[in-house]
Amino acid sequence: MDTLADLEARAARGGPAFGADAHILCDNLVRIYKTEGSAAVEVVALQGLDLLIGRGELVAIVGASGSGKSTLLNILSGLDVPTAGLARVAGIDLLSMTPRDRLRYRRSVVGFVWQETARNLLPYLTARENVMLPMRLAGGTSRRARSSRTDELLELTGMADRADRRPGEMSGGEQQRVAVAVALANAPEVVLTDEPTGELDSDSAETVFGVLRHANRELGVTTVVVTHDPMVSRQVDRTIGIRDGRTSSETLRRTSSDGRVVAEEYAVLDRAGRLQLPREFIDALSMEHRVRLELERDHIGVWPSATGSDAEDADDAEEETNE
Ligand SMILES: Nc1ncnc2c1ncn2[C@@H]1O[C@H](COP(=O)(O)OP(=O)(O)OP(=O)(O)O)[C@@H](O)[C@H]1O
Repeated sequence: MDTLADLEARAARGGPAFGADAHILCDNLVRIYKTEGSAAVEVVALQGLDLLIGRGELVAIVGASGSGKSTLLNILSGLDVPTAGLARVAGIDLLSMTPRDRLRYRRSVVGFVWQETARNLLPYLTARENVMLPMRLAGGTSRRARSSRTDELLELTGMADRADRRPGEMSGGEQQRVAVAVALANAPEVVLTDEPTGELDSDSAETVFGVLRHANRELGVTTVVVTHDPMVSRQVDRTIGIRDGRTSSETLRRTSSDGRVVAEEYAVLDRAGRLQLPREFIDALSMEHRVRLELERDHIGVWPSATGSDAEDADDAEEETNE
């Protein structure tokens, strides 16, 4: 029988842990909301979600309403705590943070841009004062350093000539560009954005997303964009689809040798071997309850479970094999 030392030695030989070098890692993440009241109901918003995002990546997260995107983003931004599982961002375990760690995390490790422009900026401060504020709250920088970083960020987001305007004197797109500068103020490792282009017309949306992409490339900041906007999801290298609280699909884009952008969609296979078949595939073949799998040399076939005469044929085949 194996001793504890044998088991430990075998575990040590098992190679790097899941997502060891990921910048954002979610492993079997679960979030259950319990509603108050006489008929208490539990809503499972995330049900074992796995996610790996590398340092410096720009990814879009898409999914139907209610699939769990905002729940995921609230957890990654340190606003909410998961019920179970593992969530780690820039090496920080989000389940074991003290209130003090959480404050530091939200000030300096992650930056956010929300959909509602009013949530990103203080209305009575100018663009320049809004960008300076997070640096003043975090402390540890001189007035001169804060001022020169503010200039750089307003330049990077194309808002240098609006520096002295208050939010009410700017368009929605301009406010979101300033919001990107605010999110970047304390040089975060990760920027999280929830529908940053949701309230904008298509030209402004393109400009704001262009600023996020530029910041991602120039500063190497890992960027996650939750979006319903096809313009955004078409322009990132990786789009992650969430369905029913789990990552279900990924679309990878690459530029082919002749300069065309090629998009390939994959189903996500989780660590337990589970995958979600696309709803339209299931409906097209009226699959339900169970499917038949067959391992081929280079792929796995999935068939609807046999019914009626098919089932009888299958029973005959089984009987023959048993004889
Ligand atoms: N505070 C809460 N209390 C109870 N249930 C909640 C709460 N927040 C979210 N939910 C439920 O959790 C599930 C996931 O919600 P979530 O807001 O994460 O979805 P979403 O994908 O962001 O949707 P949308 O695209 O509409 O913003 C939904 O069923 C929602 O009703």
